[in-house]
Amino acid sequence: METTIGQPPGNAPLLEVSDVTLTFGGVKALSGVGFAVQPGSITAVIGPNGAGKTSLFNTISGFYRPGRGSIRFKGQDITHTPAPQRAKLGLGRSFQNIALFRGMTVLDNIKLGRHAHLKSNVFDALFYGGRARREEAELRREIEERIIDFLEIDHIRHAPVSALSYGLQKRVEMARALAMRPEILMLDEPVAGMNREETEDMARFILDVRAEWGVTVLMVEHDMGMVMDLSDHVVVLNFGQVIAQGVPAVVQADPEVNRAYLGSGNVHELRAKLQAAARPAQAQKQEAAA
Ligand SMILES: Nc1ncnc2c1ncn2[C@@H]1O[C@H](COP(=O)(O)OP(=O)(O)OP(=O)(O)O)[C@@H](O)[C@H]1O
Repeated sequence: METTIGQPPGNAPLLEVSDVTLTFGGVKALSGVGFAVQPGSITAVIGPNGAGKTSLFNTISGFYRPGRGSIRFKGQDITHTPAPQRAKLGLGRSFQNIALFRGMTVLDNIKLGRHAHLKSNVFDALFYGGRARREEAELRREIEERIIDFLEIDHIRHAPVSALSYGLQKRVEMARALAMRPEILMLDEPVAGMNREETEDMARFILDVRAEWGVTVLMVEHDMGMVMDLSDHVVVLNFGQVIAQGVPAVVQADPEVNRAYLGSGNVHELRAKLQAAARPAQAQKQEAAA
């Protein structure tokens, strides 16, 4: 059947991962992984260290080719589509370990994200005439007026990335991913290594990206409080398999999820955070008032 690129019809998922298997030598990093990301949702992938989260992200964005299974985006099978082409279709991503050009300014790093969509050809760019110049001007305006304002990084636009705090670098990475005009923004551990304030800022930006830009979010994240607060749908991986998925309340109540974290040694932290997240708002208000 022929498929066309465009919005998914009706309530069709924006992204569909079906039965994906990925092997490195003898190691099965992913095994029969399947889940769907609904348009306009925030979906989180969680799991203990080595569960397969990064492998899954790399497979979705096209850096790894699955041995079995398929990935569909906006109804189109993209399993064999090269990574740059996927970015053009609307899959934008950030990386677990920041992948910015550290010697370049914030503005130049962000502009790199936008180049994937420029229509001018190489000769236009070389002679910098007509359409290339107009696109450059449009690009500059869009970056400066929307993304930089939105992410509150106006004061550092000309600063070299190497001079910025970790939290600000993460924000610049998000800006660069947004400059690709993604329909789905894939964030790999967006708050890893951040302090409380930076984490809260990033959580707000993620919610605003969805609300103000209409961008669907798929994230890998270890901060369980943030995952449970923000997500509409949570997918739990362990040893390369989906062991649970659903709304946060369903995942929190799943004994298999607790067992998976017990094996990783993170269970005390997880339990405390799950309990805090599950506590009725009323009880928290009473505590605050006391
Ligand atoms: N390039 C690779 N070559 C060989 N094995 C790999 C490679 N990448 C990942 N693996 C293996 O695949 C499995 C899943 O790793 P992956 O990095 O995807 O897990 P993760 O959930 O992202 O872990 P973490 O939370 O520590 O980042 C692990 O057993 C890992 O050792």
